[in-house]
Amino acid sequence: MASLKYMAGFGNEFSSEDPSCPGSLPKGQNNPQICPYGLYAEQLSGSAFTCPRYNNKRSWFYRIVPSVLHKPFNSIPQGNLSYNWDEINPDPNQLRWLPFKIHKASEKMVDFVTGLHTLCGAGDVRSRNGLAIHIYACNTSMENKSFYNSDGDFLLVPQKGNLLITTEFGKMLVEPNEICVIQQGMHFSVQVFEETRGYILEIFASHFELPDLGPIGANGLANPRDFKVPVAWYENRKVPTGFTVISKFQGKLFAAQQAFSPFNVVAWHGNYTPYKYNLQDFMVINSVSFDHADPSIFTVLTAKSTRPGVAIADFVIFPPRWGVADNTFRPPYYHRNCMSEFMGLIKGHYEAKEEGFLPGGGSLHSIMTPHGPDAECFEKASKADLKPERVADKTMAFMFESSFNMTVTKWGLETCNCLDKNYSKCWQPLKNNFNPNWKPNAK
Ligand SMILES: O=C(O)Cc1cc(O)ccc1O
Ligand SMILES: [Fe+2]
Repeated sequence: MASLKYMAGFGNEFSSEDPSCPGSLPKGQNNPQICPYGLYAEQLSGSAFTCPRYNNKRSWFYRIVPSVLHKPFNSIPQGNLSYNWDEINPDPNQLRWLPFKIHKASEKMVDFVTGLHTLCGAGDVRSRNGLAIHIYACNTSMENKSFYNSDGDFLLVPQKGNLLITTEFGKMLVEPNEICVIQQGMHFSVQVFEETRGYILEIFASHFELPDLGPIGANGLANPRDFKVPVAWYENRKVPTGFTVISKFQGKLFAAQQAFSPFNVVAWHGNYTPYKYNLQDFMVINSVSFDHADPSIFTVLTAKSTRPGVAIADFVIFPPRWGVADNTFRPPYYHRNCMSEFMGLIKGHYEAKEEGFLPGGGSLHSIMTPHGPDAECFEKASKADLKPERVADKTMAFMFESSFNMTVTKWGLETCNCLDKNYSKCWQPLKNNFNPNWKPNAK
């Protein structure tokens, strides 16, 4: 793949012209009476017109024909995509999934859209508050087909296989260990090269932001300059057989036909864009004295709710780092949380569960459901020689942490057929080590 160009920065005011059409971006105004090259101007709003400046988001497209030039939308089947949280009873148990299955192309051709499976979620796409977690598993590229989400933003976490994503803003190649965000309303089409799988965090209310750094200072965690935004790229391609534009609207899929490619934006400017980020660029901060810090120190992106400090969802990673804390049980502590924790594994092993939690699988520890290291991890870490050591080398686990109380879909509990029925057994060997005769200075 010839290397693609990107612009750097998080939420900047970007401008980009396809190099074949210099001057295609109108100078000094958004709506000239006639746009350069005979293009149409079109605004994509990502926030209410009246939002305060710090979170007002919009971009301007200069495109060959406007998006409105399509035939009417009709309802289409939506496979395992669901926003019905009452399909099945809620389940407070600790849940773990073996790697989610991907069809072989020889069995069944599945593209990114037909390969969307909703695992869990909460809230409502109509009142626009909440989230959904989906698994994508596909083996075929979207041909003459694009998708946009009217309901919210997608954060994509590829686990297997590269995604070449064509968007109205240009192209992005997103590889496992990178993530990308495609925000509400942005048309995109996904090309894949093998059996491909990953995780999606969808939020309905707000957009993702970088977390505040507080006393950390001006630098660290995910630095704004490491976010990459595509450069303008267009095709003036007629599709007489019909190009299918799919909209996810109120949780349902609709398709409209048009006679041309929607990737017809010659130039654009604005601060409402898709973007990608390489998780290797994360600057890790952690305890260098004692005790296990809360995982919020590993937050890459946050989608804030209106309650101060409470996220609709945080995207948190557990990246390779040094463990140096003295006199400390270094793995995660046992805990019960007022937030829901969905975890996935991109590669390697997760420190609290060396066995059983596999790349491409997942786990859900719901609100107030107790969890923590498995018995094997407890035994090992309680006796470990506390030398400085690499933690999570060649590993990347992540967590979608949410203040919403999510329910699992029928697909997640039954149809996917990869729920690990033995998960809770990993804690059963935990022993009662209580010694009532213990003395403070005894060895
Ligand atoms: O449950 C988990 O494995 C995630 C997690 C990790 C950690 O280091 C502290 C708290 C927490 O929920
Ligand atoms: Fe946890």
